[in-house]
Amino acid sequence: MRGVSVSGMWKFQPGDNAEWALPRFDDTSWVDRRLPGRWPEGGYPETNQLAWYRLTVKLDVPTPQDWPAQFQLALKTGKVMSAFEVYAGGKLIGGVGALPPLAELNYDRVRVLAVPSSAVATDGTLVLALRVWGGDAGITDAWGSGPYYGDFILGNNADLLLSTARSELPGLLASLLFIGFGIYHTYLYRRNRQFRSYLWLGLLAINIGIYGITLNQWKYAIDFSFLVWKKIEFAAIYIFPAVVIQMLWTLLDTQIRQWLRIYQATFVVLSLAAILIPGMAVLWSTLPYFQLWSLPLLILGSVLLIKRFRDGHPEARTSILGVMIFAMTCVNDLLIDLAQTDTMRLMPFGFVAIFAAMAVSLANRFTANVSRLEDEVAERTRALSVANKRLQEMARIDPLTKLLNRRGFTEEGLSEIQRVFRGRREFALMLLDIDDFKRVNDRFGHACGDAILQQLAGCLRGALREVDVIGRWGGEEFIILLPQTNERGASTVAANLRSTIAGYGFAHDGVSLSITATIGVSLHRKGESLDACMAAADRAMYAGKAQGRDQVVFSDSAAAVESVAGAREVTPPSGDAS
Ligand SMILES: Nc1nc2c(ncn2[C@@H]2O[C@H](COP(=O)(O)OP(=O)(O)OP(=O)(O)O)[C@@H](O)[C@H]2O)c(=O)[nH]1
Repeated sequence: MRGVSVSGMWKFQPGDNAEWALPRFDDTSWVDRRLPGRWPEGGYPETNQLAWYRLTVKLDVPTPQDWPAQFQLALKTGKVMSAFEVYAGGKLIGGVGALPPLAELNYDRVRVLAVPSSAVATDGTLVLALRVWGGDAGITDAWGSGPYYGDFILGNNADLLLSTARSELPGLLASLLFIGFGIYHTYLYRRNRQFRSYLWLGLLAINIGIYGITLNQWKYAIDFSFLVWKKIEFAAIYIFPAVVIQMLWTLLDTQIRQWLRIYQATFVVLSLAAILIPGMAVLWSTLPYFQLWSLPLLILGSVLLIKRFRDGHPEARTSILGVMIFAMTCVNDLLIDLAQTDTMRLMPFGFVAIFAAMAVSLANRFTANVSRLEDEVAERTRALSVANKRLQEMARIDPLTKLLNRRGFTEEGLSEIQRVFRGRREFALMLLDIDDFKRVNDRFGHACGDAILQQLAGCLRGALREVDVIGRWGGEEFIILLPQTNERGASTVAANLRSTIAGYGFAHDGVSLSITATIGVSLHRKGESLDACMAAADRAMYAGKAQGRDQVVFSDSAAAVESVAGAREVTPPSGDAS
């Protein structure tokens, strides 16, 4: 048995009389009243008054004896604004809230109440009656009281309970999903503080989730009083615009001006007031004003969105759709409360629309951010590898002369030795040291010394072949590797170098100078290491210094094979103002 609907024409009578619950009472003179319904003229209990609704039903299955095994008849009520009692066959079978003298407001609750078999007459007739309290002026003025929403169904108790629980399940799951999604996004923000929009989207989702739970019948599984649930519901609605402002303005990269901050703060205050001010009066007395007060946000949000959309802001397009849907649901719900139209409340769908739009916008932003980051990383990697190469170069080059430094030369020298070893070729090594360079520095200054070193580097480069490797070994000492050069060749090159340097016109700051250099030459022997070859050249160079400078000395003989006649005293270097 799926249950039969008992929505439809009931009989209505203001006032209160215990007799009205009884099946035998004649209600033909009562007013017809469609249940459930909202705000019909004269169809609901007055402020602080009681009123009754009655319905006589003829059941399909005539007597309890004919009911199937384990069949327990029950009535599922829709939502009734204000507290009420339900009678079946003249017996009280339950209700919601407390009626006077303990009058207590209680609505938005669906109940499944068991109907005892004794309530059904032998001919299958069942008389149902609702005794409803009108509540105080706040509720009757703002909302009206009485049955207003949902189904009124008679059927199997277990089936009705199950179908009620089941029909409320999607809403519950959606709400929990929103809360979970929201918590996850606030957690994402905690992990990466750059993504501020995640925080606000997360809070927006939690906000919507909490609101969703307050609308769901499953909330009664938690034993909060009706008042507490109502306060949570209103606090969630009232804070919503404040969170939307934060989310939308952050998403559209727009600064929140001071006046907007104040406007935003009013919603926070309203939300706090809903929770902190005792009683319910603050809730229904502020709701219409809240709805009106939210309208500027719709206009402001729309203007901002259109502006950003025109600027080509990527997130504006997606957000615009959500806000438009939300705006339409707001207008719909406003009409329900102000003009008392009998349409469905759509705000929950509006919440979902705005949230979905923001989530899509954020996903777009995230994707754009990731690809931008990837481009940035690629660009930086490129720059880094260029810098790295330069750094490696710099570590091999002497900054003053731009020749290879000791490290660079050693590396080149080693690879040259390997080449020579493979090709069985010979090479020569020369160590060239400027004579009496200290005196150049002492007399003409360090800057002049530096200039001489630079010019000598140029001079060497000009005098040698492309394949010859030149390095600055340190201080005023230069090293030269001559590939594929035998003793004869080395002798010619060294003699040529010595005379070129001696005749070279060095100049600095208007002063021309001449200098000489002593060159030690070593011919690489098969199997010899670079170090050994250099040590031999070094010894030869020192021998040349000892023999009076300005000469070439070969390591083999350690004797001058070529020297300037008379080995003149080259010190001091001559310097003339030019
Ligand atoms: N201006 C300048 N001077 C340098 C640089 N490196 C080394 N020197 C100078 O070169 C001079 C080398 O002096 P010494 O080692 O006494 O050799 P020297 O005066 O050339 O004498 P001999 O080699 O014996 O002919 C020192 O005065 C160092 O300060 C440099 O990069 N720039």
